[in-house]
Amino acid sequence: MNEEQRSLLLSSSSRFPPPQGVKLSYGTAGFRADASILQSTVYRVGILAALRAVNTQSVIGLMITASHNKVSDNGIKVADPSGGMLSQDWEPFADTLANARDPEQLVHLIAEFVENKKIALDGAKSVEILVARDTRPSGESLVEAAKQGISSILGAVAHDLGILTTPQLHWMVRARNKGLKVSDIDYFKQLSSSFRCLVDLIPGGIHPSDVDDKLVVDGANGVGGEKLELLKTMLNGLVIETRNSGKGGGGVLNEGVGADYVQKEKVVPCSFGPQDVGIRCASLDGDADRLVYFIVPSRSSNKIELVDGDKILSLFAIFIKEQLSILSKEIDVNGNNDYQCRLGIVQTAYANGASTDYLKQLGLEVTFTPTGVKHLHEKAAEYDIGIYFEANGHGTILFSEHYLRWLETRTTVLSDVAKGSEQHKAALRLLAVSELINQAVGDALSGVLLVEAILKHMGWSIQRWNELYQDLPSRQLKVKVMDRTAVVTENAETVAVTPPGIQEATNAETVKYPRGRCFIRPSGTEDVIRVYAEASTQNAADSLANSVAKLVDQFLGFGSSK
Ligand SMILES: CC(=O)N[C@H]1[C@@H](OP(=O)(O)O)O[C@H](CO)[C@@H](O)[C@@H]1O
Ligand SMILES: [Mg+2]
Repeated sequence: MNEEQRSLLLSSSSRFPPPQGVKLSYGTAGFRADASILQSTVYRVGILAALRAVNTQSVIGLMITASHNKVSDNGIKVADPSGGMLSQDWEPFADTLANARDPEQLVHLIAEFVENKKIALDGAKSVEILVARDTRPSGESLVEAAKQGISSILGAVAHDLGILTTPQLHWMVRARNKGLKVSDIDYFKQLSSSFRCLVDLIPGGIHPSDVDDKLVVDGANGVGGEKLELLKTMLNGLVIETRNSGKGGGGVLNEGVGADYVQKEKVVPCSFGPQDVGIRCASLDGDADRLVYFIVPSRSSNKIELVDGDKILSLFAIFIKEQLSILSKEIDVNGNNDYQCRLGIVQTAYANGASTDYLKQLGLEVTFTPTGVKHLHEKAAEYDIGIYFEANGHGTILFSEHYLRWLETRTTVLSDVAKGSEQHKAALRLLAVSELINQAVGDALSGVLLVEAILKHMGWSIQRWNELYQDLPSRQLKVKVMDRTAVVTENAETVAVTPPGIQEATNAETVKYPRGRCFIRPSGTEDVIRVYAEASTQNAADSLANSVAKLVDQFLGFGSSK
């Protein structure tokens, strides 16, 4: 590292002292904490993003958000050149950087890292980092801290994109690295035109629906509601009413609203109620990367029927499978369909067991990864078409470059020899899905449009969709413990290997319940151990979760001696 670089880093880092007595970790989805202690972390992640940009000679993204957390929290995560999450082999460096105690140690760590990675910090080539934030009030000053970090690396230039959803930022990083234009309008244009394409390809036109054709969306009082208001002005054939759009000071971000609240509490969000019985409703989370649907079944209760990420995944899987099977019919016609698409489904242990059974019974290949989109995404990318979802509504469909090229060629051939045929339409639909659904990361806005297009295609109401299978009753609990890292898991988090004996004790509880399934794991975003239980009745799921939560407390709680 040259002297100019060293002194630049020393002087800027002295303006961002780290918080005392706090250990920060990159976690499941970047750093998250109370916004008041994040200045130094965000500044340092700015440095990391700049180093990553120099190292990859590509555009990198920085998103300032704490997603579904309370409004006083904030956070930061890095988007890699592909638009996906930061490469996991850089996470340990992110942790050490965030926890460096003073400017000297910080500069020493950076010098050591750039030498190991052979990153040339001479500023010879300029690199760009796209920075965006959600609607949290703390975002503005944190963006400034990020910019200070970025400009502390010679040659790195920050480009402030203002307020965006997390998936928009990821989408823009990906697009920029492909040499495309990136703005709100470019993103909305791609979504609305591919949506239109799918609707135009519906056999026999749009089916009349037996329910109100309106969709009502809860925007979590966050950025998603705001962006959806813009997007819907560009859509034809879809009526969307947005509530909790965060405008006019109506409500607080994520407070009694949003996908996380709706999924965990299973009650209507604020400003929804008896007037919505039977209507198709959806909820976004605070940074609009999660999506769940729900139905208000009765006027007399605030309980909802949740149509979660697993059901969205199932809907997508049915549609894709149908298009693939239409496309492969060609084999019989002219024998020259030279490629069998590998379709894969990726879930986590939190997926409802009934969804997994359903998907397997459709003949689909289902695999499991640990929690966190970074894991699911990586696995889904191994297939020609990989569909991944977390039960909480975060997911997308990935198309491999190889398969897309094949599909494009196929579509061209079909448009010459069989224009307007079923096969041709199926190929066009698959291409439209690949344009509509965000290829960088799970995206609630593009997810809404794909769900809506598929429901129209099928002629299904939300009730019909919800009846694909019936969820097994489940319960999720959190337990505060002394040290959550004491729990180490394997087999996609379904088996706790430490502390010794805890898995055996969990198994002994689980076998008492018909269709019982239960696992524990340390959260990557909160200081808790999560307990998930499933069983044939709600009482049984509650009771299993409660007994295992007690076990966790006995083994690891504040009163434990182990
Ligand atoms: C059970 C659960 O919902 N876990 C969430 C939560 O992770 P934890 O590591 O469980 O805290 O936040 C992640 C980031 O948003 C999300 O990817 C994940 O699904
Ligand atoms: Mg989110």
